Amino acid sequence: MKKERYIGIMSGTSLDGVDVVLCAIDKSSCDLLASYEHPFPETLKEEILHAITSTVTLKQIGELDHKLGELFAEAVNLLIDKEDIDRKSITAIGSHGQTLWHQPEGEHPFSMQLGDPNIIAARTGLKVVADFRRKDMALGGSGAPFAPAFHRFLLGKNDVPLCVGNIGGIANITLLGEELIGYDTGPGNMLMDMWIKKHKSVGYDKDGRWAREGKIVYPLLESMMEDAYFGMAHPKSTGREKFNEKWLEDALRGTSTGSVNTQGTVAEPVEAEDVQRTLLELTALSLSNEVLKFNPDMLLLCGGGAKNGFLVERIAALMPNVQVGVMEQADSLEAMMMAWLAYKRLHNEHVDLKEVTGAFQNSILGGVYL
Ligand SMILES: Nc1ncnc2c1ncn2[C@@H]1O[C@H](COP(=O)(O)OP(=O)(O)OP(=O)(O)O)[C@@H](O)[C@H]1O
Ligand SMILES: CC(=O)N[C@H]1[C@@H]2OC[C@@H](O2)[C@@H](O)[C@@H]1O[C@H](C)C(=O)O
Repeated sequence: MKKERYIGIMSGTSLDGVDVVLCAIDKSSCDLLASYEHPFPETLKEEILHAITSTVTLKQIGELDHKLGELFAEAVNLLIDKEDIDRKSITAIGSHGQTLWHQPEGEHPFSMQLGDPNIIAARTGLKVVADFRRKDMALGGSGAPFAPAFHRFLLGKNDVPLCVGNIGGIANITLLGEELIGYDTGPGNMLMDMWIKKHKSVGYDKDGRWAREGKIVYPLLESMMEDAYFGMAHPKSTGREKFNEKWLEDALRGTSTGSVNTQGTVAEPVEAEDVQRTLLELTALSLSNEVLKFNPDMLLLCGGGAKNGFLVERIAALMPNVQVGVMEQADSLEAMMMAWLAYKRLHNEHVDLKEVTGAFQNSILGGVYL
């Protein structure tokens, strides 16, 4: 059967850029044909961060939805122009939207992704599939992560236990064994990005160079690892509404005022690079703790964090018996997943996620915007 061409758009929790890909997809494969990363305007990033951490009006939310829709359409049109793609050759676009709030727990769970798909459809002239998470939540699921289903599609079932670790703003793992298991392990790059932005005015710590200059502040690490999220059983998913600047400030405050570690000694003053180093260790430790529960032979890393050599080094050091590698197309996988989810929707196929998200049944995900 001939492969169909889909565009996938992903704007993740890191807010570092909009990833757009063109893929050729059929029942058994998803090939990456082209990709483009569209810069995220700094002012829009600030507005989103403000909306997540402060009180916002309905007007501001509506305008953000509009602006993000425009941004996503612009990113798609630039990919199309850059690669000289014939629009008629594209079946549809799959768009994740920008997560503003993800609340899988409580009496009224919901997940909010903005970036009006109607605007994307109008400005690109293409069919758009969006709103993937809410059906899973309506069926009692956590609404995330979805990557495990795509990892299984790409890598299949495995005789030897294989684990995939996706380190974006938030980190999540997939265990590809007989059963499909996957969940968010906690912060990925998000806290490290936030801390270096505050102290060095750069977007991220390239290759973990700044973190390398610091030393681990164990009382801080221990107090952060005490967060209830790390002890929760899966299915579970999380986001910026939890692991944010306030969360880190609370932990720092506890460390400097409490100033006693588990050995009973008084904590030393905390330097900025020590905090960066500790945040890197938090990501490595919270991820490796979870991976080790499943005793896999191999861990394949993807997402932006897989490019942080020091982080990869620390993850490998924390699991000496697991072979640690980096996946092909590590940067584009989430956008490829959006293209694949659009393909699944238009073929009316269920996405098999209930083991991962805890939904009571698998379902067809996404709404279609013509
Ligand atoms: N060379 C590098 N060194 C260190 N960190 C890097 C490097 N390249 C990318 N990163 C990190 O990866 C992040 C982007 O990762 P990614 O694109 O996977 O995030 P995302 O799509 O927003 O995440 P999510 O999976 O949470 O939706 C950057 O913000 C940065 O922290
Ligand atoms: C609600 C939401 O947007 N979650 C994202 C985020 O980024 C990583 C992690 O947290 C994961 O749960 C999810 O994204 C990927 C694409 C997923 O669904 O697998």
